[in-house]
Amino acid sequence: MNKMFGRSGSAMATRLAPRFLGAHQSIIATLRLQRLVPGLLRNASSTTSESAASSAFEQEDRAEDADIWRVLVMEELTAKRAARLKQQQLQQANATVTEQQQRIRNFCILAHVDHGKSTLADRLLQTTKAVREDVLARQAQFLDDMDLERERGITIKLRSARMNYTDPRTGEAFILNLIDTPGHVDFGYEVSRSLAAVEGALLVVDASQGIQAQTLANVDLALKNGLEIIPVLNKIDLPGAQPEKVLQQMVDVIGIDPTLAVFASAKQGVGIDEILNRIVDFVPPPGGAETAPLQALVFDSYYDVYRGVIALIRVVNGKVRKGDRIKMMSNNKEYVVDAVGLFTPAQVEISGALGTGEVGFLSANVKSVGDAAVGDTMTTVNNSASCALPGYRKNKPVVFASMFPCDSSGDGFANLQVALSKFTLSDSSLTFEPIFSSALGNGFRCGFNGLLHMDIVQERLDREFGMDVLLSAPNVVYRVRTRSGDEHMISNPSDIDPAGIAEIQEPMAKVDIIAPQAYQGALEDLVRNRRSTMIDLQFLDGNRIRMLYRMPLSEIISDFHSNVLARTKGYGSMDFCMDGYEASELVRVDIALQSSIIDGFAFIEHVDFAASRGRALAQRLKDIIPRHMFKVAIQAKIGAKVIASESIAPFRKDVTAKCYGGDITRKQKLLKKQAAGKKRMKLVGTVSLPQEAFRKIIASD
Ligand SMILES: Nc1nc2c(ncn2[C@@H]2O[C@H](COP(=O)(O)OP(=O)(O)OP(=O)(O)O)[C@@H](O)[C@H]2O)c(=O)[nH]1
Repeated sequence: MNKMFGRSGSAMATRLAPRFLGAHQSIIATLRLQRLVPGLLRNASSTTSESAASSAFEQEDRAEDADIWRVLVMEELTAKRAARLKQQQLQQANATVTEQQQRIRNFCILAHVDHGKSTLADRLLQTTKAVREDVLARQAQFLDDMDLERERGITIKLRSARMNYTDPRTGEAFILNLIDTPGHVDFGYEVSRSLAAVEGALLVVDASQGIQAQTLANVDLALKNGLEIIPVLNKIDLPGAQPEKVLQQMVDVIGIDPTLAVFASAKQGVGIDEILNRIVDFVPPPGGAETAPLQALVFDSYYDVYRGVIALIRVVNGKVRKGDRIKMMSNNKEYVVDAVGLFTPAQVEISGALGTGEVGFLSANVKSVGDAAVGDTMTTVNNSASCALPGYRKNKPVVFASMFPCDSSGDGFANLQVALSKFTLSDSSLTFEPIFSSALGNGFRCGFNGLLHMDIVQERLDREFGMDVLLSAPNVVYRVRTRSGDEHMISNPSDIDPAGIAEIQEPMAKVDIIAPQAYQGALEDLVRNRRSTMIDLQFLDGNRIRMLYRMPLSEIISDFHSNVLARTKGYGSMDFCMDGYEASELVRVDIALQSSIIDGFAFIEHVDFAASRGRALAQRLKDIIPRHMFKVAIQAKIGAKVIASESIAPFRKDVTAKCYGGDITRKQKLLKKQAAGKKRMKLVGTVSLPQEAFRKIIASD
């Protein structure tokens, strides 16, 4: 009876599938029907089931029927899409696409932070034997090779890797070019760069967490770039994983095509073959004409001490090889190519050409990364392309802070300048220009993508260049209209002269928060104090909500993200995008130490919150600034008006007091320890300030 029932269920599904397929494109119904079919089967079974003892079998059958049904529908939809795509590919092939191009698939991996991109990349490298298993066993998250990436478990720089893959179904050989991308909101710039170089994206979603704010942002970017999206429901090995439910969410919220979805566990290697098959079947091969003049898109570049700038390129038309004379289309500077090659993922030089559709690297003795700028087009000097490829979003820093060397000797500033110049060779999203602060001396005004980026830059300067630097409180860029009618963009609060100003406008942002509904109250409480306006509230499923707000960017760059995480016990996620400028009643709050204003401490605040924030900050500084041998006076001021006043009593800390007797080595050890503690301290006038003091300026809670 069981078998009979199973077959009848399958037959019904087969009958239903074409009707359903003809009726709509969306997969929402696929999943709804998936739920409906077992129900239909259940009714049918009630007339035939004779005893309670058979119910266990029936349940098993129902599950089996639902599975068979799903497989049938999914297979049919998938096959239809594959056929359609083949057709398109054949048409393309008849036009310009070469046989070689037909075998290339360029794709990237998109995901919210920690959903498993790098782990999935490892599995793909392993399955395609691009990296030996023992190497991966020693070095998990192979593409995250920067020390900081490993320590923090995050991807900072994008990586590229080429894999050779033979489709086991057909025996056909393919070249798969993978670009791994960072997941954190601060590194969105890197994501946008990689999207311009590929045709498809694996959208990785943690099946135990579901869609997060950045999943939505990534999908948006991928759709704008016309990429084929393959959803990967990862971490299905976790006990809390609900891949079917998350897939339904993706259908409802994103309108994703679930026929392409793969249930996977990157950690355990489940679903990897299926993912590779999906890439081969659904990511379109690159277009472009090999006979056309060279057009190569620079999607990343970095500085190599031996070879100069290495440009990561995607050849869109034509081909390029060693010895070719090329020029950058933005500035017409000419170079001779001294090497082209592939990332296997090791950087391997090739003797032949990088052909149309290929992803690889090129070096041409370019001295500065600015001359091979991201987004630029390379072409050959003879037979040049008539126009450059459409550029993509140029990175614009959203957060600014002043950076000062802790070493206040003359060398400190010069060394920092050299370090920053070298640093930007590998991270062109950092901007810097020299400034002078009356309190903190010579330094640089730096632009970052966000607070995490700022943190990473500070840490890398320390590790890679031995630069101990102090950063002022970060702030956004204000648009200021003067009484004489001029407009200026001001990124340093100290440059705002209240006397001559008619209006200050601040950058606004749209914020997207996704969290379990249980935390709605806590989140509303958080945004209430941030001058926000609610745009929308959506219920994603039984227990998750999506909240959309508009608020000043300055309220987000501070500690907003960490507060969202804290108030949702880590279950919430957020993303934001810029949303123009808006006039606001803003004032500058100054902080004075020993009656001297410290320009690195100045911040811009709405008039309603300025006094309370100034007071809170003075109080916090009192707790952070170490005691000195003299009394330290702290004041918060708006213009000439003092709004808060605190003082730190004098104190002399003799750490060696306990070392009576003659133990000189112990005494030396303690003094060394104390000196290390003074690292990242800046002497301002006569007061030593720790980095922590500057950080506290941005915390609003
Ligand atoms: N249980 C389980 N854990 C996984 C799986 N895939 C990844 N992880 C774990 O999830 C964590 C994050 O994985 P990563 O691969 O670093 O995530 P990512 O998306 O690359 O993170 P970023 O580089 O920060 O954007 C790691 O601890 C992985 O071991 C999986 O399939 N199952």
